[in-house]
Amino acid sequence: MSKSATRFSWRSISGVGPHGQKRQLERGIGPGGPASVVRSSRAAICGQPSLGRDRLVRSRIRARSAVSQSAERVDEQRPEDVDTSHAVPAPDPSNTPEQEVAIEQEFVDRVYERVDILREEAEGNRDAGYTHLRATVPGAQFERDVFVYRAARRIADLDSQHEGLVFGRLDFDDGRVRHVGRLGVRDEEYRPLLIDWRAPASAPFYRATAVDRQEVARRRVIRSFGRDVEEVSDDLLNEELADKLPVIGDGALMAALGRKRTGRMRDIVATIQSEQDAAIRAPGRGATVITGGPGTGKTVVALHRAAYLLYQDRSRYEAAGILVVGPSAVFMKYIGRVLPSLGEETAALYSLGELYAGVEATRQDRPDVAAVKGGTVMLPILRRLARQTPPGAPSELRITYLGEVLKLDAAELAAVRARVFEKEQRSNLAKTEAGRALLVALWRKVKPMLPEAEPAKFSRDLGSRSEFLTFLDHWWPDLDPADVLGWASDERRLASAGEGHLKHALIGAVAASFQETDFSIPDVALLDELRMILGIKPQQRQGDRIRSYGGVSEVSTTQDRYYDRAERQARDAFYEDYAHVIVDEAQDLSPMQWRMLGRRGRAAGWTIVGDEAQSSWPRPKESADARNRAVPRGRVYEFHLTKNYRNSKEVFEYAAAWAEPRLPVIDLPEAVRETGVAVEERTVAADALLPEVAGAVTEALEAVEGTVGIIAPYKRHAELSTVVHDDRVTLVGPLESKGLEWDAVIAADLDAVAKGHGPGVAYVVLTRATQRLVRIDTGPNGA
Ligand SMILES: Nc1ncnc2c1ncn2[C@@H]1O[C@H](COP(=O)(O)OP(=O)(O)OP(=O)(O)O)[C@@H](O)[C@H]1O
Repeated sequence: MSKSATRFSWRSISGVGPHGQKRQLERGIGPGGPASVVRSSRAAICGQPSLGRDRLVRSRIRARSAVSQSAERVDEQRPEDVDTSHAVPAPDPSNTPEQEVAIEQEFVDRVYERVDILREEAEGNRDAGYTHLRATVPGAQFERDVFVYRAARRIADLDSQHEGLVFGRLDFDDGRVRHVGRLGVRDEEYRPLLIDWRAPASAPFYRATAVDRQEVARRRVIRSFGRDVEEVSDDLLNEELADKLPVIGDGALMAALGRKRTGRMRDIVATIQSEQDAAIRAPGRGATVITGGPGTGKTVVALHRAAYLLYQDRSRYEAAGILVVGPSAVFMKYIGRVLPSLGEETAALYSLGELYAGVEATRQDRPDVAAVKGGTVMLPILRRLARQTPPGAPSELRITYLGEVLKLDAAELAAVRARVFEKEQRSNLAKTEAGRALLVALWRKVKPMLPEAEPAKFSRDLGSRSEFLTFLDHWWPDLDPADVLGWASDERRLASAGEGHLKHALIGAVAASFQETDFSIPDVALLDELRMILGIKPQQRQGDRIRSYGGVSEVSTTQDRYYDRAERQARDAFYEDYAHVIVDEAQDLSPMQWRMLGRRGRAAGWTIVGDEAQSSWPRPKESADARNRAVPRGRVYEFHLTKNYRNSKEVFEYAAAWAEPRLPVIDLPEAVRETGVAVEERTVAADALLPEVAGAVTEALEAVEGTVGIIAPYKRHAELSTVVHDDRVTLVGPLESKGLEWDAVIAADLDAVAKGHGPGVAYVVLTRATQRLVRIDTGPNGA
C-alpha cells in the first residue's frame, strides 16, 4: 500500500527559504542523502574544541588516571584503530549456531571482566580524588572537580549498562571485526574491545545495506539475557563470502518486532534501521524535523537522538540540558525507561501537563473548550484578565493628612490602575509604580486643600504610613498565575476580558472549565503565559551547600551533586535555557503550547517529531505560525520515515482504509510484518457495550502474551473500568492513547471518537495494536 507522502513544510520556519533548502539538498541533507550530515558531525566530534583551561587540566589528569584512559572515546581513533579482530578467533563456516554463541559468549565475558575492573578503578579514583586532592593551590579544587567528575561519570555509565552490553558485530570484507555495544570499552593495552553505538565507527552497523555495503560482509546481532548470550542473528551482505562466514538466525528485527509488549517502550539500539539512523545522527543545532506515519519509530528515534547528542557533545548538552516533551503523563511513563536503558539519565522528560512547576495536569478539556484555550485568542484575554482589579481589593482609599481626609473612589482608583499599566505592564513588577501613582493622585487632592504642603515631604510622610502600605498590599497584591486564571471561572469577568475575542456561546463552557478543582492540560500553557504577563520577581539565591566527605568539609560542586545519584534531580519545569528541545506528537501542539515550549528553547536546537494525519488540533495553520515563532531561525534538516514497525500489515491496512477517505492529508508507511490475524468488527446495542468489551478482553488475554488496551470515549470510562481486572489490561481515552501501543487493542465506539475528537484521533486509535484489533461499535439495534 502506498500513497505519496505529504509532509510538513518547514520553509517558513527556517527563514532560509527555498535557496537554503537547496543548499541543504546539495549537501546531502534530507530524504535519501544524509551522508554528508554524518561526515560533518564526525568531523565535529574529532576536532571538538574545548576550553583551553579545561583541556589543560584534562591532559594533566589523564596522565595520572586509569579512569581517564578507559574513558577515552574510542571514536576519537582512526577507523582502522577501532576493530576488535584481536579478541576473536578466525571465522569457521562449519560452526554450528551453538559454537557461534559460545564464541560470542567468550568475547562478552571478556568485556564484562574488563568492565568490572574499570568500575573498581573508577571507584578508587573517585575516592582518591575526594580525599587526597586537597585544594591547597589555586586551581587544584577545579582539578579535583574534573577528576571526580570523570570518575563518577564513568561509574554511572558502567552501572547503567549491564544488560545487553555487547549487541552487535561487524565482519568486514577484509576480515576485520568490530564489536558494537552500549559503551566504549578498551582492554588493558588500550586497544578497543567495544565501540559505543553512537560513535561514527558504529555507523556501518546501522547504515550498511546490500546496495551500499560499506565494506561490511556480515552484520551480527547478539542477543543476551544478563551476561549470557542467548542467540545470534546474522545478515550476510557480501554473498561472495557465503562459504567463508557462518550465517545464523532469521533476522533480529522481526524477532524484536514480534516480541510481546510490556507497557514500557524498549530501546532499539540493536536494530535501528538505516533511515532511522540518519535522523538520529542529524546535527544538534538548527531544527531537525522527523515525519512519518504511525509506528515508523518517530518517538524511539527521537529518544535515541537525545542519547546521541549527549554522547556527541556531552559538556554542552549535559550542562544546558535536553528537554523531551510528550503529550501526556501516561506517555512519559511509557517512554521513561528508554534513555536510562541507553545509559542517559540527564534529559528532562516532561509532559505538556507538567511544564508548570507544581502542577501535574492529566485532564483533557472537552474539544470545543480546548480549541479556545489553545488558541492565540487567549493572549488578549489573559492580558486583560491580569489587569482586572483583583477580587476583594478595596474599592475606596481614605486617609487623613494634616487633618484633611483624602479620598480616592472606585473610578479614581481604576484610573490610577490604568496609568500604572501604561508605565509597567507586568503587574508583579509594578507595585512600586502603583504606590507612586496613588501618591500622585492623592497629591492632586491635597494641593488645593493645603497650598503650603511640599510634594517630597508629602510622599515621604504618607508613603511610609502603615495604613497606606496596607492599602497598597490589598489593592495591588502579588498575583499568582493560578489565582488570575481562577478569576476566569467567573462568567462576568471572563466575558469582560473576552469581549470581542470570545464567542458569547462559549463563555459559559469555558468559565465552567475553570471551576474544576484541578487544572487541565491546556490550562498549563495559560498558567505559563500568565507567569510572563504578570512578571517574575528575581529569585533569591539559594545558599551553597556544605558536604563532608572522609572528614573533609567543603562546598560541594554542581558536578559532585549531579553525579551523586541519591541527590540527582530533574531540572525545574520553569528552566528556560535548554540546549536542545525534543517535541513528540508535535502535530497536536496548540499555539499556546508552542509559546510555552518556545520560552524553554530560545537558543536551543530542536527536534520536532510528528504526523499531521494524527492531529487533534483543529487549526493547523495557526499552530504552524506559532511553531515558526517558537523555534529559533536556523538550518532545517528533514527526515521522513517510511516503514511501520508497530502494526501488523492486517491492522495497518484496515486503519489506512478507514482513514484515507476521511483525512485531507495522510502519510501512509509500509507495515513490515504480517500476522495472518484479520481485524474484527462487531456492532452491539448501546447498552450491550460492556459485556461485549468484557468478552473481547478475555479473548485478547488468551490470544496475546503481552498487553491489552481498551480505548474508549471518556464518557464510557466509568462503565468500562469494571473490566480492568488484570495487570496486562489498561483503559485509556482516545487522546491518551497517542504514542502508546498494546499487543491487542479493543477500540470501543470509534464513531463517537471520530465525532468528538475528529478523524485524526480515531486514526490514532486504530493504529495502536501490534497484533490484534477488535473494533466494537454501538448501533441502535445492535447486531
Ligand atoms: N528499528 C526498530 N527496531 C525495533 N523496533 C522498532 C524499530 N523502530 C521502531 N520500532 C518499534 O516500533 C514501535 C513504534 O515506534 P514509535 O512509537 O517510536 O513509532 P511512532 O512513529 O512514534 O508512532 P506513532 O506516531 O504512531 O505514535 C515501537 O514498539 C518501537 O519500539
